Amino acid sequence: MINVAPEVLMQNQQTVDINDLPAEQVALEIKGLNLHYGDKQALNNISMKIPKGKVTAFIGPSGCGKSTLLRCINRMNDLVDICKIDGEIDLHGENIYGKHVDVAQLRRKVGMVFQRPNPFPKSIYENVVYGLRLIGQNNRRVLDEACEKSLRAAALWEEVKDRIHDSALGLSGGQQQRLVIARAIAIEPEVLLLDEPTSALDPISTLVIEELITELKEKYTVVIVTHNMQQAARVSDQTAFMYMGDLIEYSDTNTLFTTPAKKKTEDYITGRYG
Ligand SMILES: Nc1ncnc2c1ncn2[C@@H]1O[C@H](COP(=O)(O)OP(=O)(O)OP(=O)(O)O)[C@@H](O)[C@H]1O
Repeated sequence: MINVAPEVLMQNQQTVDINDLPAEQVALEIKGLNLHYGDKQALNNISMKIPKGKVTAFIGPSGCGKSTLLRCINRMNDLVDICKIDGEIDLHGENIYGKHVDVAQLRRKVGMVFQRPNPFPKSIYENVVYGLRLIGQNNRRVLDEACEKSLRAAALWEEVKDRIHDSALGLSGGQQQRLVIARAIAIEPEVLLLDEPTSALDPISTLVIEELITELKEKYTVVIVTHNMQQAARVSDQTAFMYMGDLIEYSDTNTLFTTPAKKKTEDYITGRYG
Protein backbone atom coordinates (compact mmCIF):
# COMPACT_ATOMS: atom_id res chain seq x y z
CA MET A 1 0.00 0.00 0.00
CA ILE A 2 1.20 3.46 -0.82
CA ASN A 3 1.48 5.72 2.21
CA VAL A 4 0.22 8.96 0.73
CA ALA A 5 -3.49 9.71 1.03
CA PRO A 6 -5.12 9.64 -2.44
CA GLU A 7 -7.08 12.84 -1.74
CA VAL A 8 -3.78 14.66 -1.25
CA LEU A 9 -2.65 13.53 -4.67
CA MET A 10 -5.99 14.41 -6.23
CA GLN A 11 -5.43 18.07 -5.31
CA ASN A 12 -2.20 17.93 -7.20
CA GLN A 13 -3.54 16.55 -10.49
CA GLN A 14 -1.40 17.29 -13.49
CA THR A 15 0.76 15.29 -15.82
CA VAL A 16 3.82 16.68 -17.49
CA ASP A 17 6.60 14.79 -19.20
CA ILE A 18 9.38 16.30 -17.22
CA ASN A 19 12.07 15.04 -19.58
CA ASP A 20 10.43 16.62 -22.55
CA LEU A 21 9.94 20.22 -21.39
CA PRO A 22 10.35 23.01 -23.95
CA ALA A 23 13.42 25.16 -23.19
CA GLU A 24 11.34 28.20 -22.15
CA GLN A 25 9.75 26.19 -19.33
CA VAL A 26 13.06 25.00 -17.89
CA ALA A 27 14.57 27.02 -15.02
CA LEU A 28 17.48 24.70 -14.27
CA GLU A 29 19.08 21.85 -16.13
CA ILE A 30 21.46 19.54 -14.31
CA LYS A 31 23.72 17.68 -16.72
CA GLY A 32 25.93 14.72 -15.79
CA LEU A 33 26.64 16.02 -12.29
CA ASN A 34 29.13 14.03 -10.21
CA LEU A 35 30.19 15.07 -6.74
CA HIS A 36 32.88 13.62 -4.47
CA TYR A 37 33.57 14.41 -0.82
CA GLY A 38 37.23 13.34 -0.74
CA ASP A 39 37.28 9.75 -2.06
CA LYS A 40 33.59 9.20 -1.51
CA GLN A 41 31.22 9.78 -4.39
CA ALA A 42 27.96 11.36 -3.13
CA LEU A 43 26.25 12.14 -6.45
CA ASN A 44 26.43 9.86 -9.48
CA ASN A 45 25.90 11.33 -12.91
CA ILE A 46 22.70 13.26 -12.10
CA SER A 47 20.79 14.76 -15.02
CA MET A 48 17.40 16.42 -14.70
CA LYS A 49 15.38 19.43 -15.77
CA ILE A 50 13.72 21.59 -13.14
CA PRO A 51 10.73 23.50 -14.49
CA LYS A 52 10.13 27.20 -13.99
CA GLY A 53 7.39 28.36 -11.61
CA LYS A 54 6.82 24.90 -10.11
CA VAL A 55 7.72 23.11 -6.92
CA THR A 56 10.18 20.23 -7.32
CA ALA A 57 10.80 17.91 -4.36
CA PHE A 58 13.86 15.73 -3.69
CA ILE A 59 13.02 12.71 -1.56
CA GLY A 60 14.92 9.61 -0.48
CA PRO A 61 16.43 7.93 2.57
CA SER A 62 18.89 9.68 4.84
CA GLY A 63 22.32 10.15 3.25
CA CYS A 64 21.13 9.60 -0.34
CA GLY A 65 22.42 13.02 -1.46
CA LYS A 66 19.30 15.23 -1.45
CA SER A 67 20.86 18.15 0.42
CA THR A 68 24.12 17.76 -1.47
CA LEU A 69 22.28 18.08 -4.78
CA LEU A 70 20.27 21.06 -3.50
CA ARG A 71 23.43 22.81 -2.32
CA CYS A 72 25.00 22.38 -5.76
CA ILE A 73 22.30 24.66 -7.19
CA ASN A 74 23.68 27.75 -5.46
CA ARG A 75 27.25 26.45 -5.16
CA MET A 76 27.10 26.15 -1.38
CA ASN A 77 29.32 23.07 -1.72
CA ASP A 78 32.12 25.39 -2.88
CA LEU A 79 32.55 26.10 0.83
CA VAL A 80 33.46 22.45 1.50
CA ASP A 81 37.20 22.00 0.88
CA ILE A 82 37.10 18.28 0.13
CA CYS A 83 34.22 18.62 -2.32
CA LYS A 84 34.90 18.05 -6.04
CA ILE A 85 32.24 18.56 -8.66
CA ASP A 86 32.08 17.86 -12.35
CA GLY A 87 29.21 18.24 -14.75
CA GLU A 88 27.02 21.23 -15.36
CA ILE A 89 24.04 23.07 -13.94
CA ASP A 90 22.48 25.53 -16.33
CA LEU A 91 20.38 28.36 -14.95
CA HIS A 92 18.36 29.69 -17.87
CA GLY A 93 20.84 28.08 -20.21
CA GLU A 94 24.04 29.33 -18.52
CA ASN A 95 26.36 27.00 -16.63
CA ILE A 96 26.61 28.17 -13.00
CA TYR A 97 29.92 26.32 -12.74
CA GLY A 98 31.32 28.30 -15.68
CA LYS A 99 34.68 30.06 -15.28
CA HIS A 100 33.40 33.60 -15.10
CA VAL A 101 30.39 33.13 -12.85
CA ASP A 102 30.18 35.54 -9.93
CA VAL A 103 29.07 33.28 -7.06
CA ALA A 104 27.70 36.16 -4.95
CA GLN A 105 25.54 37.19 -7.91
CA LEU A 106 24.43 33.58 -8.39
CA ARG A 107 23.31 33.38 -4.77
CA ARG A 108 21.22 36.49 -5.25
CA LYS A 109 19.40 34.66 -8.03
CA VAL A 110 19.21 31.39 -6.12
CA GLY A 111 18.18 31.95 -2.51
CA MET A 112 18.26 29.31 0.19
CA VAL A 113 16.37 28.52 3.39
CA PHE A 114 17.70 25.94 5.83
CA GLN A 115 16.24 23.35 8.16
CA ARG A 116 16.50 25.50 11.29
CA PRO A 117 15.30 29.09 11.10
CA ASN A 118 18.39 31.29 11.29
CA PRO A 119 17.32 34.91 11.78
CA PHE A 120 20.12 37.35 12.55
CA PRO A 121 20.10 38.92 16.04
CA LYS A 122 18.61 42.09 14.61
CA SER A 123 15.13 43.53 14.25
CA ILE A 124 12.51 41.90 12.04
CA TYR A 125 12.89 44.85 9.65
CA GLU A 126 16.68 44.63 9.45
CA ASN A 127 16.49 40.89 8.82
CA VAL A 128 14.22 41.38 5.84
CA VAL A 129 16.18 44.22 4.24
CA TYR A 130 19.57 42.66 5.01
CA GLY A 131 20.28 41.47 1.46
CA LEU A 132 19.18 44.79 -0.02
CA ARG A 133 21.53 46.71 2.27
CA LEU A 134 24.33 44.32 1.23
CA ILE A 135 23.88 45.35 -2.38
CA GLY A 136 24.03 49.01 -1.39
CA GLN A 137 20.33 49.87 -1.13
CA ASN A 138 19.84 52.34 1.73
CA ASN A 139 16.89 54.39 0.53
CA ARG A 140 14.41 54.29 3.41
CA ARG A 141 11.32 54.31 1.22
CA VAL A 142 12.60 51.49 -0.99
CA LEU A 143 13.55 49.42 2.06
CA ASP A 144 10.19 50.05 3.78
CA GLU A 145 8.32 48.96 0.69
CA ALA A 146 10.47 45.87 0.18
CA CYS A 147 10.07 44.94 3.84
CA GLU A 148 6.28 45.09 3.75
CA LYS A 149 6.04 43.37 0.37
CA SER A 150 8.33 40.50 1.43
CA LEU A 151 6.62 40.01 4.78
CA ARG A 152 3.25 39.95 3.03
CA ALA A 153 4.53 37.43 0.48
CA ALA A 154 5.82 35.28 3.35
CA ALA A 155 2.40 35.46 5.06
CA LEU A 156 3.90 37.17 8.11
CA TRP A 157 3.00 40.84 7.72
CA GLU A 158 -0.29 40.79 9.65
CA GLU A 159 1.36 39.09 12.61
CA VAL A 160 4.34 41.43 12.90
CA LYS A 161 3.37 44.77 11.33
CA ASP A 162 3.14 46.49 14.74
CA ARG A 163 6.53 45.31 15.90
CA ILE A 164 8.83 45.20 12.91
CA HIS A 165 11.53 47.04 14.85
CA ASP A 166 11.51 44.46 17.64
CA SER A 167 14.09 41.68 17.73
CA ALA A 168 13.50 38.79 15.32
CA LEU A 169 14.61 36.44 18.05
CA GLY A 170 11.32 37.08 19.88
CA LEU A 171 9.33 35.36 17.11
CA SER A 172 8.14 31.75 17.33
CA GLY A 173 9.99 29.07 15.33
CA GLY A 174 7.33 29.05 12.61
CA GLN A 175 7.36 32.85 12.39
CA GLN A 176 11.16 32.85 12.26
CA GLN A 177 11.08 30.41 9.34
CA ARG A 178 8.62 32.67 7.48
CA LEU A 179 10.89 35.63 8.31
CA VAL A 180 13.85 33.81 6.80
CA ILE A 181 11.77 33.14 3.69
CA ALA A 182 10.87 36.87 3.58
CA ARG A 183 14.58 37.68 3.84
CA ALA A 184 15.34 35.30 0.97
CA ILE A 185 12.65 36.75 -1.32
CA ALA A 186 13.35 40.43 -0.50
CA ILE A 187 16.16 40.41 -3.05
CA GLU A 188 13.82 38.86 -5.63
CA PRO A 189 15.65 35.65 -6.49
CA GLU A 190 14.55 33.46 -9.38
CA VAL A 191 14.93 30.19 -7.54
CA LEU A 192 14.25 29.37 -3.91
CA LEU A 193 15.96 26.32 -2.38
CA LEU A 194 14.32 24.96 0.77
CA ASP A 195 16.27 22.35 2.73
CA GLU A 196 13.76 20.55 4.97
CA PRO A 197 12.18 23.89 5.88
CA THR A 198 9.61 22.46 8.28
CA SER A 199 11.51 19.70 10.03
CA ALA A 200 12.03 21.85 13.15
CA LEU A 201 8.42 23.12 13.23
CA ASP A 202 5.17 22.06 14.87
CA PRO A 203 2.31 20.74 12.67
CA ILE A 204 0.43 24.06 12.49
CA SER A 205 3.50 26.08 11.49
CA THR A 206 4.31 23.31 9.00
CA LEU A 207 0.91 23.73 7.39
CA VAL A 208 1.37 27.51 7.15
CA ILE A 209 4.74 27.05 5.44
CA GLU A 210 3.30 24.45 3.06
CA GLU A 211 0.53 26.85 2.03
CA LEU A 212 3.16 29.53 1.58
CA ILE A 213 5.25 27.28 -0.68
CA THR A 214 2.24 26.75 -2.92
CA GLU A 215 1.80 30.53 -3.20
CA LEU A 216 5.50 31.17 -3.79
CA LYS A 217 5.60 29.09 -6.94
CA GLU A 218 3.51 31.69 -8.72
CA LYS A 219 6.60 33.88 -8.65
CA TYR A 220 9.56 31.60 -8.05
CA THR A 221 10.92 28.23 -9.01
CA VAL A 222 10.99 26.27 -5.76
CA VAL A 223 13.14 23.22 -5.01
CA ILE A 224 12.52 21.50 -1.70
CA VAL A 225 14.27 18.68 0.13
CA THR A 226 11.96 16.82 2.44
CA HIS A 227 11.97 13.66 4.51
CA ASN A 228 8.25 13.75 4.61
CA MET A 229 6.56 12.02 1.68
CA GLN A 230 3.15 13.45 2.54
CA GLN A 231 4.70 16.88 2.36
CA ALA A 232 6.24 16.16 -1.04
CA ALA A 233 2.83 14.93 -2.22
CA ARG A 234 1.06 18.01 -0.84
CA VAL A 235 3.34 20.73 -2.12
CA SER A 236 5.27 19.53 -5.14
CA ASP A 237 4.49 19.29 -8.83
CA GLN A 238 7.45 17.03 -9.59
CA THR A 239 9.28 14.63 -7.33
CA ALA A 240 12.76 13.17 -7.69
CA PHE A 241 13.52 10.00 -5.74
CA MET A 242 17.19 9.54 -4.89
CA TYR A 243 19.00 6.52 -3.50
CA MET A 244 22.70 6.29 -2.63
CA GLY A 245 23.69 9.21 -4.82
CA ASP A 246 21.66 8.06 -7.82
CA LEU A 247 18.57 9.73 -9.23
CA ILE A 248 16.34 6.68 -9.41
CA GLU A 249 13.13 8.19 -10.68
CA TYR A 250 11.90 11.67 -11.53
CA SER A 251 8.39 12.41 -12.66
CA ASP A 252 5.29 14.38 -11.87
CA THR A 253 4.34 13.85 -8.25
CA ASN A 254 1.10 11.98 -8.90
CA THR A 255 2.78 9.44 -11.12
CA LEU A 256 5.69 8.91 -8.77
CA PHE A 257 3.43 8.24 -5.80
CA THR A 258 0.70 6.27 -7.54
CA THR A 259 2.42 4.35 -10.33
CA PRO A 260 6.17 4.46 -9.75
CA ALA A 261 8.14 2.98 -12.61
CA LYS A 262 10.99 1.58 -10.52
CA LYS A 263 10.86 -1.10 -7.85
CA LYS A 264 13.20 0.91 -5.59
CA THR A 265 10.83 3.89 -5.67
CA GLU A 266 7.86 1.69 -4.87
CA ASP A 267 9.71 0.07 -1.96
CA TYR A 268 10.56 3.50 -0.56
CA ILE A 269 7.15 5.10 -0.87
CA THR A 270 5.48 2.04 0.57
CA GLY A 271 7.74 2.26 3.60
CA ARG A 272 9.83 -0.86 2.96
CA TYR A 273 12.99 1.06 3.77
CA GLY A 274 14.20 4.54 4.56
N1 LIG B 1 30.56 18.15 4.16
C1 LIG B 1 30.60 16.84 3.96
N2 LIG B 1 31.77 16.15 4.03
C2 LIG B 1 31.82 14.82 3.80
N3 LIG B 1 30.76 14.06 3.49
C3 LIG B 1 29.58 14.68 3.41
C4 LIG B 1 29.42 16.08 3.64
N4 LIG B 1 28.11 16.39 3.48
C5 LIG B 1 27.47 15.24 3.18
N5 LIG B 1 28.34 14.21 3.13
C6 LIG B 1 28.02 12.80 2.80
O1 LIG B 1 27.39 12.77 1.54
C7 LIG B 1 26.32 11.84 1.53
C8 LIG B 1 25.01 12.57 1.16
O2 LIG B 1 24.69 13.47 2.23
P1 LIG B 1 23.45 14.46 2.16
O3 LIG B 1 23.47 15.29 3.39
O4 LIG B 1 23.43 15.14 0.86
O5 LIG B 1 22.23 13.42 2.20
P2 LIG B 1 20.69 13.67 2.46
O6 LIG B 1 19.97 12.76 1.55
O7 LIG B 1 20.38 15.12 2.39
O8 LIG B 1 20.57 13.15 3.97
P3 LIG B 1 19.60 13.61 5.16
O9 LIG B 1 18.21 13.29 4.70
O10 LIG B 1 20.03 12.72 6.30
O11 LIG B 1 19.85 15.07 5.42
C9 LIG B 1 26.28 11.21 2.91
O12 LIG B 1 27.00 10.00 2.85
C10 LIG B 1 27.00 12.22 3.78
O13 LIG B 1 27.64 11.60 4.86
